[in-house]
This record gives sequence, structure tokens and C-alpha cells, in this order.
Amino acid sequence: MVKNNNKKFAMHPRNVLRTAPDYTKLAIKHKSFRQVCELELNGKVSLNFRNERTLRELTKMLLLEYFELHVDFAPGSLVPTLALRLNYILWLEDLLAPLRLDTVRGIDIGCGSSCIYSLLAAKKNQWSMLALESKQSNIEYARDNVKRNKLDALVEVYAQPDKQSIFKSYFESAAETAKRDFHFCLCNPPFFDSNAENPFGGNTRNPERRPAPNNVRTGHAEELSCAGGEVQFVQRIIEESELYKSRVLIFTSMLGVKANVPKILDLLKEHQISNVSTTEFHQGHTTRWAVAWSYQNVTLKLDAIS
Ligand SMILES: C[S@@+](CC[C@H](N)C(=O)[O-])C[C@H]1O[C@@H](n2cnc3c(N)ncnc32)[C@H](O)[C@@H]1O
Repeated sequence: MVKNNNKKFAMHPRNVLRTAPDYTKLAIKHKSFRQVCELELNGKVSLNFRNERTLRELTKMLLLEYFELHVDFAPGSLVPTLALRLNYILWLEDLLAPLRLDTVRGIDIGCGSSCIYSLLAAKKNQWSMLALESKQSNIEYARDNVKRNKLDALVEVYAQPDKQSIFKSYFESAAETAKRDFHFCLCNPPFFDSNAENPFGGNTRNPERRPAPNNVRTGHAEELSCAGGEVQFVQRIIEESELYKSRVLIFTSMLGVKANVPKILDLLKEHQISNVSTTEFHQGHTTRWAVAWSYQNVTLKLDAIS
């Protein structure tokens, strides 16, 4: 998957997908995946990343092959790419490593129908995860995914009653588990601005927009968009993080476009939050960004973003 030899633009060193998977071998092994593969004249297998079914079968197969996870996605919902989710989990591992925690508890804000981050965190690292989700069909699929993989003891899917809420509804709920503190939160926020004239279209050269993807876009409008797009969503996380500064040790969120990183850093400054770190996630041709902040005495390594 990584053709670029420049380490700066490579996947995380522990990402199992850093070495490109042998799709020909995998097509022989996995029947459902084989059905979406195209055979080239040289006998090698190729994939059409612009086809949604291909992306679904690819992600399902990779989760099974590398993590023994059996995952299904709600029809029409976002199909996650594995390399990016792994890069995010690995960065969190790096942030938490100096703390030498015996048990880790995390919050997955907007887990989607796949519940992919929580499943990976639980299966790979035995982290306890609280997965928050507001869309009913996603909640049902996420719960089924947890159950099918026998991860109920580690992953709780909480039905977010209020789309405007991040942590508040859960922390103020009567659930016994709502009294727990957490070591981190992660988030892949809805990216597009639902108030924009043309939320999903437009000129991809505009630096305000996410670069043109090589893959087909998957997902329902309500999963991918919110009022104000990702900046406003992360702003809500920042605002609620002030309320729960002692309940979550490290707050993090991914960002889909580089131009939004300084906007979030400015917001953090406005809130007088100075313990901040940023990073980049590289997966093939796609780059994403992430920001971490904490109100507590924890060292967050600062990677400069050029
Ligand atoms: C971009 S998707 C990310 C899904 C998944 N985490 C992934 O990375 O593939 C954002 C998800 O957040 C959910 N969502 C939006 N607002 C939310 C809120 N306030 N609380 C919990 N989930 C929310 C959406 O329904 C959607 O499933």
C-alpha cells in the first residue's frame, strides 16, 4: 500500500498494512473477497476502489485476516478503511505508552455501524471501550458487531439520545458505568458542512475541502455531515472537554483536511488549553490529521505539521 519510501509519508511503523497485502493470495483464501477481485492478464489480482461493494469486502476481509474480526456494515453506511483506523489506534498506543497503564478505558465518539475503532482497540489491546453513536441503524449494527465478536465484556455501545451532545448525555445518565473515568477519547467526526449549499460537491482544489479521494465515497449524509462540518463538531468536543476535564485524560480527534488543523489549534488556544499535540496519518495517497489535548499532567508529544 505504501509505495513512497520517504519515511515521513509512510504508515505507522507498527501498522500491519505497511507491507502491501498480497491480494492474489488473499483472494484464493477468502471467497467473498475473491468475488470482487478482477484478474489481470498476468494472473495478478486488482481491485476497483471506486466500487462500494469492493471496499466493503476488502475491509471485511482485512479485519478477518489480520484481527479475526467478523464485521458487517449497515446498508449504505460508511465503509471504513482499515489502514487509517489502525494508524489512529497506534498513535493512541504511543500517547498512552509512557503511562504504563494496566487497564485502558477509551471513548469512541460516533462509532458508526462497523464500530471499527472500538472493536480494534478491544481485540488488539484489550482496551475497554465506550462507543457512542446517534444513528439508530448504526447502533444496532454496532451492537451486533460487538456481540458477534464476543467483545461484550470490553465494548459498550451507548445510544446517544441527543446529536448535539458529546459526553454530556452519557456522563449525566443514570448508568452505573457513567461514573467511570476514561484515559482517552477518539473521534472521526462528520466532515461535511450540512449547511453548505452543496455539502458533498465542489472544487477539490479548494484547500478548505478534503482532497479528492481515490476511493468511492461511502456513507449516509447524516453520518458524513453536521452543521458547521468537522470544525464545529470538534469545537463541541473542546467545549464539553472543559466540563469533563477530570473525567477524560487525553481528548483526541481526527481531522479530514489540513486547513482545519490551525483552526482547531486556535480554538484550543482560545480555551486556554496549552497541553496540545498534533500528528499526521499517512496511508498510501491519503493523509489525515489528528489533534490531542489534555488538562492533566500528561506529556503529549508534539509532532510539527509543516
Ligand atoms: C464519519 S462517521 C465515523 C464512523 C466510524 N467511527 C468510522 O470511523 O468509520 C461519524 C459518526 O458519528 C455519528 N455521530 C454524529 N453525531 C454524533 C454524536 N453527537 N454522538 C455520537 N455519534 C454521533 C454519526 O452517526 C456517524 O456514525
